[in-house]
Amino acid sequence: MTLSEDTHTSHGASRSEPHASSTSSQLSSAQALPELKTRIKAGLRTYPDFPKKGILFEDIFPLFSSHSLHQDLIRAYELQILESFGPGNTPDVIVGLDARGFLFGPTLALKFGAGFVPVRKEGKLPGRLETATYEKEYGTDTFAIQADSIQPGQKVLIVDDLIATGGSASAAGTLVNKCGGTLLGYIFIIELTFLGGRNKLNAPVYTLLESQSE
Ligand SMILES: O=P(O)(O)OC[C@H]1O[C@H](OP(=O)(O)OP(=O)(O)O)[C@H](O)[C@@H]1O
Ligand SMILES: Nc1ncnc2[nH]cnc12
Repeated sequence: MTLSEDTHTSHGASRSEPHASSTSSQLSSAQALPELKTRIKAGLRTYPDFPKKGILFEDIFPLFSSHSLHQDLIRAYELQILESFGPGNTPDVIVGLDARGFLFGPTLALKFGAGFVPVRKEGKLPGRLETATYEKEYGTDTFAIQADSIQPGQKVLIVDDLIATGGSASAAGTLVNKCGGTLLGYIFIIELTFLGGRNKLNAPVYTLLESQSE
């Protein structure tokens, strides 16, 4: 067993019980979202001092190793997007951030009849690019987007798993603007509220869960 396996903590309830996602899909959004969020929160794991000392790492992968939690996550995102932007104002394009935004961005694009566009780490995309360098909670990176992947005026929603300092999301917003997209907003699973990352963003921010603790 590795040190991180040994020291991990779960956010709450048992992770092994199967969930009845179909029950939630029959409920209205107002009823279903809190129930979905509770299950998602219980499915997350935290690891102290990863990838660096002092960082409490929020691991979202248990949400994908369970079929029912994966369904819950996609349904929660769907309901949150509809509630936040309204059924008449859904995105034309979902932009997902490298790498964890790629896990659910394409699925959400299919749900909303939208396109999916990746924002990738530097050196991975061919063609004419827009780029932006940024700082995040545990390092510095450069993001790139293919310059012609968004048409001017298209409504864009940026999706990622987590907002910490907001550096990654802010850089992605800059890239969408450089391409001429209209940024509807951002949506995340978790917000590390103590870092105040949403204050860096110039469009509405929605999150399924908040983590207050440092
Ligand atoms: O708000 P910030 O301080 O910018 O941090 C948030 C970003 O950090 C993580 O990605 P990471 O760059 O670690 O890449 P990964 O998805 O490849 O693990 C996370 O998935 C966000 O994209
Ligand atoms: N604390 C954290 N946990 C998981 N991903 C992160 N990305 C930036 N900060 C993070």
